[in-house]
Amino acid sequence: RHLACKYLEIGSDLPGPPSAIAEYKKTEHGAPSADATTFYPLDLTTDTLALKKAIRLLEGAYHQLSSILALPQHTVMNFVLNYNWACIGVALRSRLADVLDQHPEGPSVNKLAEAVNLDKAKTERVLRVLTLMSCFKEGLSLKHVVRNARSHSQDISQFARVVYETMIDEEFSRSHRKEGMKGNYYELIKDDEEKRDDFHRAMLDQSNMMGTFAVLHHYPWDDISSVVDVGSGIGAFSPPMARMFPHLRITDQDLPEVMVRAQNAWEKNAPEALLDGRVKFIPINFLEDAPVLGKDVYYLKHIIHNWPDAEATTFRNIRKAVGPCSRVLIRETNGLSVAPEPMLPNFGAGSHTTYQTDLTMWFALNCKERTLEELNIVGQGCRWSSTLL
Ligand SMILES: C[S@@+](CC[C@H](N)C(=O)[O-])C[C@H]1O[C@@H](n2cnc3c(N)ncnc32)[C@H](O)[C@@H]1O
Repeated sequence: RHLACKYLEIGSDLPGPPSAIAEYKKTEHGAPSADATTFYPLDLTTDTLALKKAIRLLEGAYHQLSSILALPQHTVMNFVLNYNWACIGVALRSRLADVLDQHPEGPSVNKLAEAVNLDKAKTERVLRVLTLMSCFKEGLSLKHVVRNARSHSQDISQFARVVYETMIDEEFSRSHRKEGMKGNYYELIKDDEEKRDDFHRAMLDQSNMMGTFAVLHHYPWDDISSVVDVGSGIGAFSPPMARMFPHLRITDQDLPEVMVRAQNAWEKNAPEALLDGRVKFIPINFLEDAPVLGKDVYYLKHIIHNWPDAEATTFRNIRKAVGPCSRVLIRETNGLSVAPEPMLPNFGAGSHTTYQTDLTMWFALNCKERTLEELNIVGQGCRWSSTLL
């Protein structure tokens, strides 16, 4: 209790978003608001780093405390008895959330099951689990369903199911990747327009969740004039940057098909930057070509983790583009800080997303999230000199 209070105090100091305690008092059932936008700022450029740190401490602390009190079997069974992904899969595939959205008053389970053509008793069981985990609130729907929950529950779980086989049998690993799963996740979604659309939109959804915009507050953008977003996707990072720093000339670079999607997304999300001509979209295959030449910053967000060490050295192409004062900024999913006593040094369950994302990269692409040292090795292979910020 003492730890929890301490950490909630940290939450209450946060600038911008309402404090955890104040938010908690507002809720009727002591459960968090089902609508994520009431807690998270609508303005995506707000620095959510402090909030993310408070959540990491809370999640780490409550898991650590309960595992001290509980029998070890209890902890292990909690870990294994986890079909949340399957339940989310049911909600997504049956479009339950869409029906809930059309009935803000909250339909009965019977009405809901009828609307999505599913068995009532079974629907109730699935919803019970999702409500327990705060994915749905009784009577309300979760508006902000993270799109890549679908890819995890439907596609990446296929790879995860056979992870042991791939670890004990190299031949299985190869044939599984070659035939059963069409190689890797990107190959799996290659010919599926809906899944590719989901993937790129999921990158947008994830950005705020992962504290991506913190760098907008912690790098001296005022001192530079040009940025290349290498592997930009449809614009998970650069539109908020364009809004916050109107002096920056931004170049988004990604595969040709993605650039078309990116222009459509910018038209919707940041049309003013397009009108000013501050943003350029230049297709690239970065495995073969260098990005545009001589810009101040080359920003790579969640790019290197898609490539095994041997292939990551292709990023040495960036070396051909940089000028004498250029910087390469890399954003990946890894935690560099050490938790305070008495927590586990790696924040325990507070680092859930980091370590699970590492497994996602393994299962889906045979790659990994790298530690700082491992990133430095990639950097050396690319002949970058590195400085930790
Ligand atoms: C994990 S996403 C990250 C997107 C974006 N940076 C973000 O953080 O939201 C990886 C991106 O790399 C792009 N990509 C993959 N292979 C590429 C290649 N050979 N050349 C250019 N872009 C590529 C993909 O299209 C995708 O948008």
